[in-house]
Amino acid sequence: MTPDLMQSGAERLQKAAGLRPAGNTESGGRKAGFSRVVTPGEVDVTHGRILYLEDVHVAFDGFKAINGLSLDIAPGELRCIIGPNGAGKTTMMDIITGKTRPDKGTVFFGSTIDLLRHREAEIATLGIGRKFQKPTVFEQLSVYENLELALATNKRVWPSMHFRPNGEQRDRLAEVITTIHLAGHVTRRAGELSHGQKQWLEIGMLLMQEPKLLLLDEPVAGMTDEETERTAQLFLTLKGKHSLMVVEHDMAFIRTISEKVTVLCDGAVLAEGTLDEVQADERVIEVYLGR
Ligand SMILES: Nc1ncnc2c1ncn2[C@@H]1O[C@H](COP(=O)(O)OP(=O)(O)OP(=O)(O)O)[C@@H](O)[C@H]1O
Repeated sequence: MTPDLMQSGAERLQKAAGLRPAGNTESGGRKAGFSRVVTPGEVDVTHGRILYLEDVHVAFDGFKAINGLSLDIAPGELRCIIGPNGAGKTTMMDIITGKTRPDKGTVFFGSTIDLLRHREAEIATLGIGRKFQKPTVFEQLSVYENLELALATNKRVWPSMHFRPNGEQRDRLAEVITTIHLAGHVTRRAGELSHGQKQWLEIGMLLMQEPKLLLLDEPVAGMTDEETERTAQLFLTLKGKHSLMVVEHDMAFIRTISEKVTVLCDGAVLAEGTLDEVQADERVIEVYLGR
């Protein structure tokens, strides 16, 4: 299911039910009420990389936003990306998801899927899920209905509003509900949830689509300390089953979840290593941590 199909489905549903998605519509101006749809597919990770970028360049009106960026992520890895404002973190995610086309470089999903040969809508079907900063859920629907909707989208079964999950799908729904810490809230309207709970719900909606790689942009911004802690637990649960790329500024959160941290600056990797290693790096202190 492509984002375009998802959008048309979401629009049909909204029209039928008089619903309006809440939150932003940063995903390329599409109006679908939740983050991009992904469909599971075969991704060849036999070479130990689920994502591979090499010498990627993008300039906007002559300004080099991405300037020789190379990095790779292992299957099941939870990679944190940090860096000062304007370092190119969002642009990097835009390139991976096909929203921005680089001027030069290599971008592979697994060892066989050349993402630069695919359009944004196609990339979304390959198993790459992206979560934007603000939660975007159908506030008028219950937690369960939001997840059901994401499942319906994934399973290409959107004939009407009368989709009913089968036994296996109900098991999957139950599993995701537990994973995202919303077991006690399934019948609540999404609009009644706290900010953190909405974020988890949207992550759950992505999980219903079984992504191989999740790109998460500042997931704990605006969360309480307790929500942040629970989000850390959630990500640690997801690690291994999924690969995660997390852009975040909250260093305490990063310390809880990270193994390897990549520091971006001026559109390229400035440093990479454990959080302790990058925090001790003079160049990182100068451009980011020492601010
Ligand atoms: N479409 C665009 N047109 C022109 N300049 C752009 C465009 N997109 C990004 N830029 C510029 O490219 C640079 C990198 O931006 P980007 O948003 O990727 O940085 P970032 O690391 O995500 O920053 P932040 O932490 O503030 O979100 C910035 O200087 C930004 O102004």
